[in-house]
Amino acid sequence: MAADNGRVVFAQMAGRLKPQLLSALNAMDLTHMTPVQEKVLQLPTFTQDCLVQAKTGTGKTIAFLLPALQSLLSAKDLEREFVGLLVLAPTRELAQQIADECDRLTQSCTPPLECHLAVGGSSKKSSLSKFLKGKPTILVATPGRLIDYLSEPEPRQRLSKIRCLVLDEADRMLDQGFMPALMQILQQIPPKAEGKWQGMCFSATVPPEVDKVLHLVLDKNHVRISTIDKNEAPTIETVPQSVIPVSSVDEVLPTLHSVLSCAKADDPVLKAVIFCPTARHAGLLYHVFGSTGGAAPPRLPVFQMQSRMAQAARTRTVEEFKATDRGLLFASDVVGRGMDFPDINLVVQIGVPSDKDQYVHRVGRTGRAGKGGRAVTILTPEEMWFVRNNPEFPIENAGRFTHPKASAYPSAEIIKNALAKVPEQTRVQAYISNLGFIKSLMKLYRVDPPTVVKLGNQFAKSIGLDEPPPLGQSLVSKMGLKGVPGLVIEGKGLVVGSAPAAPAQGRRPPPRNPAGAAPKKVHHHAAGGGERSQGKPGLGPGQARGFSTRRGKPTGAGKATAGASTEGNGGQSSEPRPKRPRW
Ligand SMILES: Nc1ncnc2c1ncn2[C@@H]1O[C@H](COP(=O)(O)OP(=O)(O)OP(=O)(O)O)[C@@H](O)[C@H]1O
Repeated sequence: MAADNGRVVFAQMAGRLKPQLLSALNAMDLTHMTPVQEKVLQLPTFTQDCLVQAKTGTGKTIAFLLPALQSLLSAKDLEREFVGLLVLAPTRELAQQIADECDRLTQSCTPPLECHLAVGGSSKKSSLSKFLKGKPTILVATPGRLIDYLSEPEPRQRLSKIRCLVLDEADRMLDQGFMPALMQILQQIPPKAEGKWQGMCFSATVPPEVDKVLHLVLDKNHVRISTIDKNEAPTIETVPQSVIPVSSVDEVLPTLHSVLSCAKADDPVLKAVIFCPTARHAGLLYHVFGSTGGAAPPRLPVFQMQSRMAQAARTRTVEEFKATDRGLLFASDVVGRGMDFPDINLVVQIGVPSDKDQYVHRVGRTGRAGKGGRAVTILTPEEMWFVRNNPEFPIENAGRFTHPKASAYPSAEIIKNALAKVPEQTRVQAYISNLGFIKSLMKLYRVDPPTVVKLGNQFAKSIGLDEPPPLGQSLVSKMGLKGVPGLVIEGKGLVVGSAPAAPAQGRRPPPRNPAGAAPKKVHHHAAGGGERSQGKPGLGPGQARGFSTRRGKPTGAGKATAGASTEGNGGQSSEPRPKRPRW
């Protein structure tokens, strides 16, 4: 295949790709293939089952769409009112992004190839009615909403002639969290065994466990393609990675403040994503740095993106953060995979990711399409195991970080003042979610439940909660922390035991208990709302009902981020939950 500067040009595919696809690529200003696109397009047949691994931001979306679209366009017996290409993605935003890319690639097709979207959070009635009235040759879906579709005979019928099934973020779609949903879907579409459809799996990470379940979607003769050398780091090479170790959790937010202030001073067009361990934690930092606490460097818009937000706010935030040339996005893992926000130059991770693959995907939000960027992780001593356990990542220890002009940027004071302005309930929710997060990774932290509670209490103190907030007994049981010393139980008080409870300043030390004695509860006088802290789910602005355009794009304008309180809005997703609880 002829190459230009070592990279093959799409124009060389004339004859193998339809002129409509080539002209769309041209209109998109895409002239040269990325390595993964080159390898996939070199396959002898485009209908081959394949497992494809390539680094983040290297154009995998086009790598699966081009052969799939080519197959549809060249099929003589294509019935456009039946779904021929089904793409499954783990999040609504990623599904929308894939559908948008698909629309761009089919822009020159006449008659047009319709690409429909089936995702939770938008009105099922309206998208399903469009699906049934239209010619949905392509469907991009999240599993939960697709299962909804498949539960009705008419849409199920429209999915009975699938020619190609693509799993984007395949390792995620095939993990324990999504597996029950995927199995349900596979039972409702024609069986793979009959060889009726092609399977394609794409991801930047392919952990060995995936092998055990690949047979569900790929035949045994599938091709494996990887553009990543076995000895190479799985992260993108244009992104230097570093860790900033802090001496205690109290230093995390001041350090983050210093990092962001310095980065902004170096690069006024700073566009950063700050990943937090949980949705509530992201919500808290949005308040601290956004309009409530105002700790962000000047002239830097602040956004949040987390699973507890209403779908309309999520959609608007994605659109705005894609469009902006600068800003801070405080995010949970809802945008950890696949999302293509242009020109992000900094990724910061607060604490450890849920696993090493998630680290790769988070880092991969920068350095996309050959661009530069950098990734920084801020870890407490208790979290440094992540770096030790994963030597394959080229993470440089940057040492403690303080602002070179510390007197002009008193980060600790700025954060303290900002935290004081954040509603207590937001901080309490962040404490609860943090506790649940540490508990879920207890084995990796190598700590026992009392230490989990101790770390949680230290976190509470670091966000300005002088005493550990009281928790409802049922929540504590759900977390598997019943009777653990150091917790405060609503209506009952502090659980005391032989194990260490966090020394909280300004609080009476718990009465001593003889070593080895069973924990007992003492009445805790501070009033508080363990139940209250869990928050009542409420409808955010424009949630679900505000959708009326194609694919659930919101009709309402307005800034999604400024001041919009989107906390406590969980439970509106029809997507399956990962196994790990969503704290
Ligand atoms: N041939 C190409 N030339 C230049 N840019 C491209 C090319 N193909 C894709 N891109 C652009 O590269 C960016 C990343 O592409 P894409 O989102 O498909 O990456 P990905 O490999 O799927 O990443 P992730 O693993 O994070 O999901 C997009 O903005 C896309 O438009």
